[in-house]
Amino acid sequence: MAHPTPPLPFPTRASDAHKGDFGSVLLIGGSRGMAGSIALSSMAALKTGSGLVSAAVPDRCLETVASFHPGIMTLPLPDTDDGQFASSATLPSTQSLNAVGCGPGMRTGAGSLRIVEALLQQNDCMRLMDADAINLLSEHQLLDRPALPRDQSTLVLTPHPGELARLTGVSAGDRPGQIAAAKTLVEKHGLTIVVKGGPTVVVGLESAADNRNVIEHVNNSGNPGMATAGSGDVLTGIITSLLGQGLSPWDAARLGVFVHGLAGDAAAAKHSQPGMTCAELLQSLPDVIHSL
Ligand SMILES: NC(=O)C1=CN([C@@H]2O[C@H](COP(=O)(O)OP(=O)(O)OC[C@H]3O[C@@H](n4cnc5c(N)ncnc54)[C@H](OP(=O)(O)O)[C@@H]3O)[C@@H](O)[C@H]2O)[C@@H](O)CC1
Ligand SMILES: Nc1ncnc2c1ncn2[C@@H]1O[C@H](COP(=O)(O)OP(=O)(O)O)[C@@H](O)[C@H]1O
Ligand SMILES: [Mg+2]
Repeated sequence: MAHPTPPLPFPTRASDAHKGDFGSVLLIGGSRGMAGSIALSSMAALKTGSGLVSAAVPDRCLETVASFHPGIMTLPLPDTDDGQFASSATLPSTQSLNAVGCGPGMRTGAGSLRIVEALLQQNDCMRLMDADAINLLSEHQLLDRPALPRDQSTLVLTPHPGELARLTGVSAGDRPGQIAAAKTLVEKHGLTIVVKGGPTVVVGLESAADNRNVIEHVNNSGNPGMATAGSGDVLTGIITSLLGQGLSPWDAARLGVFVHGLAGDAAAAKHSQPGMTCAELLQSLPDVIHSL
């Protein structure tokens, strides 16, 4: 069956390419009880072409996350007795990384806050913040701090309407108001925001340099079967992977939500909307990339 047109082509591979050409990405998150979230993001990054995928997780979640896929490398960070990042946890060096995705399942304790604060300073690295990383931006008003680097054009946020309501104060039910509030944030900080939903809308800047024209892109794939736990965690891995492969935040976000939605459509076609889960969404990724 013909599918909607992608906003841009999926990256292709030269015959002499090696894994270093496709990006080294780090996913940060998880906690005891929510180890699956960051494992989903990491597997989605692998399945959308990242050359190397590492997951930085609370120490006691390491075996769980590592056991989901042998291709995931794991990095243990100090944790608390209840299995979230301890206040002694620090952001791993981003020097050899092409992109970092942070937030799924992370919870919002002192260690998570420290990591998100440090990541906000790293504007020379492509970054994505989702879920609890966004909740920390909201809770501590991190985007309003004077120490925030002015240029955040390398940052992508992927809030669902509840997370965006916390960030902007505009209720989750007011979709036009939420998109308008997202545009204000984009204009102020130069970042890219993926306003999730049916349909997902990507809001960004026409040019990351001095042109501050805010633009939006409405995604044309996906279905309500994707309203299931973990489907946003998969999106985090896809967009982080594309950022790591050298796509701009605007392109990575638009292509990422398109591929994610297409995988959701393939999973629903095979398993039904109520019957599909994040696992089938993940499994559908290779086939839909093949079809592009
Ligand atoms: N397997 C795992 O480990 C998984 C771990 N996960 C991790 O769980 C953590 C909590 O994340 P979360 O998204 O589940 O909860 P939360 O941030 O409180 O948001 C819910 C609130 O927002 C509101 N809301 C309104 N509109 C909405 C909308 N369209 N979509 C969604 N919500 C909407 C909603 O309103 P209501 O439903 O009451 O109308 C409610 O008030 C986070 O770390 C995440 O990564 C998950 O990824 C699942 C798989
Ligand atoms: N009705 C819908 N139509 C299309 N996509 C949807 C719908 N509901 C949810 N989604 C998609 O599913 C994902 C849900 O993300 P999120 O709420 O963060 O999930 P989780 O945190 O459980 O992984 C988003 O990408 C969103 O766009
Ligand atoms: Mg989520």
